[in-house]
Amino acid sequence: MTSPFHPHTLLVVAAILIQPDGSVLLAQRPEGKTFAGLWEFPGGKVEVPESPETALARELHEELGITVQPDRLEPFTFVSEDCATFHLLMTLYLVREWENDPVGREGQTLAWVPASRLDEYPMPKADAPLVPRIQALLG
Ligand SMILES: Nc1nc2c([nH]c(=O)n2[C@@H]2O[C@H](COP(=O)(O)OP(=O)(O)OP(=O)(O)O)[C@@H](O)[C@H]2O)c(=O)[nH]1
Repeated sequence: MTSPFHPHTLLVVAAILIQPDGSVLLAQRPEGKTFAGLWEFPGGKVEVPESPETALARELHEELGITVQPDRLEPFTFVSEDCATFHLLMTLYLVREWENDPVGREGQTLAWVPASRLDEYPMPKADAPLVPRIQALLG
């Protein structure tokens, strides 16, 4: 049967963690990874047989040591971007509740950033449309 997806479409899930003061969490990709030094929203690839929500809960635990409830993740928006060797489809969720304080468990530097200052942090090209949407949401 023909897949409804392009064979090279990579499904990625990512979280916009929001503190009560409106700041959001960015993680800086460590040396040795593609896009090292750029800032991104924590998350990663969906693996078979995960749902996007369970994949994001797993990634947030692996990367940040936090626990989130998959059914409390709030769908926000997505980006669809041609990359060199694949097509990125990244769905983003708003996360306002989690257990434990986030720590960079994979060598990432973390930063809580007011929405108004997000454009000071260099991000992968696919993330550019997200900044004005988050600023519109959080003011
Ligand atoms: N988590 C996350 N990934 C992003 C963002 N923007 C963006 O282009 N990506 C891309 O989406 C993919 C995420 O998968 P990943 O985090 O598992 O990728 P990775 O390079 O760490 O791969 P690896 O875990 O296999 O080493 C990467 O190609 C990454 O560059 C973002 O804001 N957050």
